[in-house]
Amino acid sequence: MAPFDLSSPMSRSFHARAILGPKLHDQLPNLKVLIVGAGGIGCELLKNVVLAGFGQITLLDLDTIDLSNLNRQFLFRKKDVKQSKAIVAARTASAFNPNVQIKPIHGDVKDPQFDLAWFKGFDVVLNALDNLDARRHVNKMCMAGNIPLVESGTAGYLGQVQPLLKDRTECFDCIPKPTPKNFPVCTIRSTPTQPIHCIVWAKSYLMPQLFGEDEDSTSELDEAEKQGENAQEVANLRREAQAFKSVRAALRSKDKDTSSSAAKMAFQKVFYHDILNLLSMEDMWRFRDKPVPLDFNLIQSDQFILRGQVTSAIDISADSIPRPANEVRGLDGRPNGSPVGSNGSGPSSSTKSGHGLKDQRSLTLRDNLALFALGTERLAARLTTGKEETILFDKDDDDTLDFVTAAANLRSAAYGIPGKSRWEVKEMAGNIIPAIATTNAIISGLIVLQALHLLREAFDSLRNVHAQFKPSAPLSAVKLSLPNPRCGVCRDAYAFLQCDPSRVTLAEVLEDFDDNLHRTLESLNVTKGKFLSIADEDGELEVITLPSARYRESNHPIDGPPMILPDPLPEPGQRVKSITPRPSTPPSMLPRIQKRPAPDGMDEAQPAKRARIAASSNSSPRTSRRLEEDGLILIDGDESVDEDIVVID
Ligand SMILES: Nc1ncnc2c1ncn2[C@@H]1O[C@H](COP(=O)(O)OP(=O)(O)OP(=O)(O)O)[C@@H](O)[C@H]1O
Ligand SMILES: [Zn+2]
Repeated sequence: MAPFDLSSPMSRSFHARAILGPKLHDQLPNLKVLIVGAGGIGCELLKNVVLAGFGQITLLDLDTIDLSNLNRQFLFRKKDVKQSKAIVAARTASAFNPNVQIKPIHGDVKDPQFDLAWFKGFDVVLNALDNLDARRHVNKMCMAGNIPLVESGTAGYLGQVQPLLKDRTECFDCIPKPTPKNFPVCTIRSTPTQPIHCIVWAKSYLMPQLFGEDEDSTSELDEAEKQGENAQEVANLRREAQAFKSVRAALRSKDKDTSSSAAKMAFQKVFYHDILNLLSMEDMWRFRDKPVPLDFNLIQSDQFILRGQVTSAIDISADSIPRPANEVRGLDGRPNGSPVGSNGSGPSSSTKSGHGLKDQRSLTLRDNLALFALGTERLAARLTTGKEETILFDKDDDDTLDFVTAAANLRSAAYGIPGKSRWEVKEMAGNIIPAIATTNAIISGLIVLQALHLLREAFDSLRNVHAQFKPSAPLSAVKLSLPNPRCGVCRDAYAFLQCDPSRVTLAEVLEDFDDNLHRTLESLNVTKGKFLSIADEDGELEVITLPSARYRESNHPIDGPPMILPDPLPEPGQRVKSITPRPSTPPSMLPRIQKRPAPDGMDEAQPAKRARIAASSNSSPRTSRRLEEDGLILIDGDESVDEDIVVID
């Protein structure tokens, strides 16, 4: 029998056909599937989708291949490093099945070109993403377009697959998510007690202050003051922030003498003067151990004495740092992998790029000083050569990792907190949970299963599936729940609004609104790919959300009417007032698939009677948060448009 005879056991699709049944199997070559993300899950998933027989696959990823991806992203080889993930993955996987077409796109799924009309071109969307923002965006697009979506995520041994379909299941945004753990400003900025506090300080405060955009931290400190943090301390932090200006200038100076002393200047500011300054606030140290200002020259010449020990004897890995008697603080409960026993021979071996044991050695105080100077110089050189205007922490950027490691360890030393190896800092600062290829493979198989249920409309078979660290029950499958009636994403009615946003005014869209609403949609930021949400006066009806799109230029004359309203206009349903949703999924343990809180009803605590319109780019977390937390924002007269949400009274 010829191999292309589908009934032949020799045929490549014989088994798939037997499992899926001829009806579904015959559909697959014509189905259009979008895979978003070509990372750990995405590579496995693409392979599965190709082998299952899907014929038209679009693969989208914004990133390029990193060396550290190769251990699990098996469609990539070393020669592919720095190339587009989507393009390389598509090329590799095409060879698995000559009958499929894989279209790679190197781009951000949030780009406006991928608007609702584009999404509507797919029969099913499979997410293989690693961040909430992009997940929410795809969720909203799929809800707006009524496109079946399978969401997924893994974290170490844990994994989750969630099929989503408008009106049938919860959407990704139906269920509240636990608030992420964060630290009070003053703990990070003045009174750290754990290695993680120093790492967060180095990564999220010092690094942006020196190498990030020149922005003041006033609002952060205002907020801290509002939260009731010590006013004197906050005032001190304001002064400290002010003093960064000259260090920033030196780091960017083209003058050789200034730039060569910039690292030392930065050191002296943050590890000497700022600490002295803090010590002058005596009240602060009544019940705490005082930090010790660090002396650049003395550390460099091995003469610095820290809590009774000279520099060369100080190995600042966990527990080896001299600390006040009877003190048990400082350990963060994590196992410390740093082998003790560095000889203070400078940072040369530990600053080399790459991974492995070198990264795991502990560093002496002098090592850290040298690493700090080196990291700072390298980063400053990147700024002065004009290659980059700002540099932010990236765990895969060796210069930033060196800088953060050294800065965190120096601060730890000053505060009597154990230090961490470069490896540990990478793990902690990058919030890395080691990715496990097997989990990705299991989850990717489950994604395809759920996608097939969605495609053959076997809704009773749909399940939320969790891979869990439980040998007796490695997988748990939970039936799906109905949408949260108060969800601000999937309970909205959506209708397609074709228009020229530079010409259409809100008043034209909503005839019965006040006549001061003659702003164009464009000026309200409702452009292609954005959404216009309309809520009724009393909040009794569901919100109507209009995803806006430009005309197809070819078929619409420039002087034609500036918009074509959808016909028929959608009917908003009655808004349901019950509050508690019943989650179908247990609160997820996966940080990658956490959910945002369900939006608070717009029908509560609103000022009397008014109609509201929210124009929003559908995706930014800020948008969602603002919509949820603030309800809808009012704008009257000339009030400027706040980023991407506007609400009109
Ligand atoms: N907005 C987006 N548009 C397109 N692709 C995205 C977007 N956000 C994330 N991705 C892609 O999703 C993929 C997620 O894969 P994964 O979690 O394996 O991440 P990774 O960056 O490859 O690995 P790691 O984070 O573990 O180093 C990445 O390839 C990433 O580029
Ligand atoms: Zn929802």
